[in-house]
Amino acid sequence: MKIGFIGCGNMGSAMIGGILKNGVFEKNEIIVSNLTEEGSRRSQEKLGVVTTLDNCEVVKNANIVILAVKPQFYEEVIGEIKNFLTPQHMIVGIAPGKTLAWLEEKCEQPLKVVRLMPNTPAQVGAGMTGACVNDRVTEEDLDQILAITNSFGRTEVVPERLMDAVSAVSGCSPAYVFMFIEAMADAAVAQGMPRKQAYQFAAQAVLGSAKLLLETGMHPGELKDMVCSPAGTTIEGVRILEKNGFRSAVFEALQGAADKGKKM
Ligand SMILES: NC(=O)C1=CN([C@@H]2O[C@H](COP(=O)(O)OP(=O)(O)OC[C@H]3O[C@@H](n4cnc5c(N)ncnc54)[C@H](OP(=O)(O)O)[C@@H]3O)[C@@H](O)[C@H]2O)C=CC1
Ligand SMILES: O=C(O)[C@@H]1CCC=N1
Repeated sequence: MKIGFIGCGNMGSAMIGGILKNGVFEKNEIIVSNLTEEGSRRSQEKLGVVTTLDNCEVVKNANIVILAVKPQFYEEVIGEIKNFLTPQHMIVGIAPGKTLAWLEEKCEQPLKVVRLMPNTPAQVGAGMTGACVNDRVTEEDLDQILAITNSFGRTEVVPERLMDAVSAVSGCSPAYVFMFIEAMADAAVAQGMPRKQAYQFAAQAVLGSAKLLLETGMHPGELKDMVCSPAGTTIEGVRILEKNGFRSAVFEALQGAADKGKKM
């Protein structure tokens, strides 16, 4: 086995989905551990990878070990596995607030350490991942990490000081985007549109807007202005959003998420 996941819930399974789809690793090269038998069965049935309930088995069988448990379990899990870690291992944290230095300190030995902040759109190959590494990680190691993260979307290598910003702007933001889509769909339902259709319209509008911005490279303000006809319908909505503090609410939410990450 070449890559291991300790924990295989929402994020772990999304990452493995991309890795398998793009052939970065074969099923028999991936080992995952779950906490429960039910979780282990789910990983086996859904992904067809090698499964175990023993976290140490993951470390014994894989050089790249991704810690895909919730942040509050990081310390406990590292305590279990640290005696099986070697200088050949790359330990990969994906939790907010768990810094390269913290991970290395808890592992109690000099190690190759990677921090990733992926997001759930990885499930459909449209993820965005921020990555940073410590100085033991070689160019070749980083290429291997990027092959993994690029298999489920795009990746940017950033200085570690930006990881809390990454966490807010792409790790957490899918939740806020889904709230926005839900709210837009509710409004369309209020106007008489069937709910299922309302989700299609709202989601496709968000997808298309993101694609337009990424593909044209235009400023979001300019793209917004292209939609707003003088004395038209859109600018009326813009006025109401501004009156209700839309931008400020988004700003505060991301600031809060980033600040929370710094405290974790
Ligand atoms: N969800 C997201 O959008 C994002 C999450 N992250 C980070 O990813 C990490 C995982 O989050 P997420 O996938 O959402 O969480 P989930 O709750 O979906 O999955 C957690 C997984 O950890 C397993 N687990 C719990 N305790 C242990 C243990 N002691 N040993 C082995 N496995 C254990 C669970 O097993 P079982 O299946 O048996 O219950 C489960 O598979 C977190 O650190 C989070 O901050 C990062 C970016 C985005
Ligand atoms: O809510 C969280 O803490 C995790 C990290 C980014 C997305 N989910």
